[in-house]
Amino acid sequence: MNLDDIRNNITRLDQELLSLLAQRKTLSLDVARSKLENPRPIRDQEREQALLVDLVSQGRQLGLDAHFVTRIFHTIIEDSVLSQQALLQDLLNPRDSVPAISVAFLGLKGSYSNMAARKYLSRFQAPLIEHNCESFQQIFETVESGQAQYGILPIENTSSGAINDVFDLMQHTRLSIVGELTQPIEHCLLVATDTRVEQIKTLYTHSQPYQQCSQYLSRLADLDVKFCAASSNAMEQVARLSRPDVAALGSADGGALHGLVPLVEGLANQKQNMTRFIVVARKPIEVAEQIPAKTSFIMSTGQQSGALVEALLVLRNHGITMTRLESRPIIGNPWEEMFYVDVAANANSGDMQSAMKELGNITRFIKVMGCYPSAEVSPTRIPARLLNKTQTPKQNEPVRYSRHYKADNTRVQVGPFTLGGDEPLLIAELESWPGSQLDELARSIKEQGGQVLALDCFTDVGTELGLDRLQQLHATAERFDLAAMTRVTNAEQVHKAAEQVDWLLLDAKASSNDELLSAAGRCTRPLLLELAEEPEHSLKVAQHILQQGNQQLALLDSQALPLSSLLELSSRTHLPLVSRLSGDATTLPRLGDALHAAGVSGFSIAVTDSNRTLEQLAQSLYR
Ligand SMILES: C=C(O[C@@H]1C=C(C(=O)O)C=C[C@H]1O)C(=O)O
Repeated sequence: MNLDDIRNNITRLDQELLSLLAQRKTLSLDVARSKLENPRPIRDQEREQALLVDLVSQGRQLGLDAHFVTRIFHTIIEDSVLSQQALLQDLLNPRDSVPAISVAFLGLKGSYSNMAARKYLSRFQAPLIEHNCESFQQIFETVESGQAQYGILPIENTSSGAINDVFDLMQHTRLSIVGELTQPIEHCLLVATDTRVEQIKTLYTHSQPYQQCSQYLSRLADLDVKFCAASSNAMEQVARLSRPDVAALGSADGGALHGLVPLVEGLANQKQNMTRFIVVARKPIEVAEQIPAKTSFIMSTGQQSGALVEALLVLRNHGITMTRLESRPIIGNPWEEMFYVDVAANANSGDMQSAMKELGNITRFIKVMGCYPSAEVSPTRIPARLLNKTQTPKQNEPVRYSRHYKADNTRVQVGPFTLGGDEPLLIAELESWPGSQLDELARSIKEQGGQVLALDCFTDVGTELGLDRLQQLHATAERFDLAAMTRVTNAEQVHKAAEQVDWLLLDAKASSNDELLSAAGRCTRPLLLELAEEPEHSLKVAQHILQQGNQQLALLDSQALPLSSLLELSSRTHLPLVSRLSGDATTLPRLGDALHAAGVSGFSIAVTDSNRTLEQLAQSLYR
């Protein structure tokens, strides 16, 4: 077959794929109708999981890898769920039959708001009338006066945070929130003609994308920057000039509307750059019970102590999850705040109705801004235990932790320090979050001879605070030239911690969490696995981790195993051993010496602001 023939075959297959996808979508809408007749939730993650497990297994037999298959089907299922939800919403909220949909947004053709408007309204499959607005205020006015049916407003951005002006305008509007969507912000260098980056001499841009891409732009020499009122103006200008020495910053899709093409993509300093938009309209909508809803409301509570807490407790008592809380000053009432609350609940549900009634009694002001379908369709994950079942078992898989597999001791590189080398490694554990004392303690640990600072960032706190602590731990460890370690108890924590700390601790309970072990086994940071009561069991866990790829694994004895057990362990495995020591300043150093002689390569010890046991241990070990 020559190239043309092969390409013709590919084209034919792609057409078949498209027609199959369209058929699948039709069936999925039939499913939605049947769910309406026999009411049940649109989303059925058990069914999705069963589908994915089968598809991954069949894909493997066809030579397609699991990641590829799941990624494609996550996208297909997301579209299927969103289409089903849109169908239900349309049936519940019939629209006036107008020939076109009108929408107001900030900026001109090609702005990020314009792209968000197009994406959101594409579901109605009707011609779009676009109202370009110069301010958020003008968007509200255009919808309030009936010139446009919908308004699209950015409300928060992952790098710059809440967009306060929009919150302030929401306080006074009669409009309702009827939808939300999240749009990735992907800045590109857009050009009108065939050119190279080195040829670009003038850049047209709005100041915000310019700041968000500062790192990339600082590498371009002698760039003449011309600031424009909006990205869309910048694009218009570059399209008009149509010269090889000018470029604009903006999205690839937006640029395409002006006939521009991206020369370089992904320019933002922060790679995960996303904006959440809300959609406002004159009439509120209802959300079908079968789909996940969000409700946004605003309230002010008065300034008596505990007033906000009391209000939030009402939500908790009704089992309502809050997804966002924002506060803004009330204009004209100094020091009073208006709270903006998003909850994952349908405003019509029994729980929400009673919660709002109770809140009405304890707040000074409360108003529902709207209830709308939640736009997030979180992908269904296949648990590792099922994923592994779909794998054809390998024959004679080597026992990776054993001395037969590897005779020499493994050396684990923890930041700048080595575990399993000649010198023992000293880990100082802080037992609770020390707050502002962190730097002081780190300084003392460093002085006493400690090398690793171990501190739980995630225990008993929410994700956001956990991430904040992680950053503080990272910064402090770096400042005092210590390595940092933290405990991880789920896969998400593994991903986050791997970005910030040098060593991840898996406690003995981790052995029952397949997803956690697989994530840890696939990450590239060293791991410390706490031995279970039965060390044999932990070796199986170690095998599972090593099979996933991560070979930087050490074992932690925190139950003071007898010397004989430790010796036996180190005769069976090349993985370095760490002992958690406790005791007083006189016995500790001797214990440390003995264990080191028996092959233990690291010690972990609890440090407080008053004890200096670490120093005594260090002096004895490094004598
Ligand atoms: C189509 C259905 O609805 C949803 C979409 C699915 C899909 O596209 O495969 C699967 C399960 C549901 O979350 C269904 O329930 O079968």
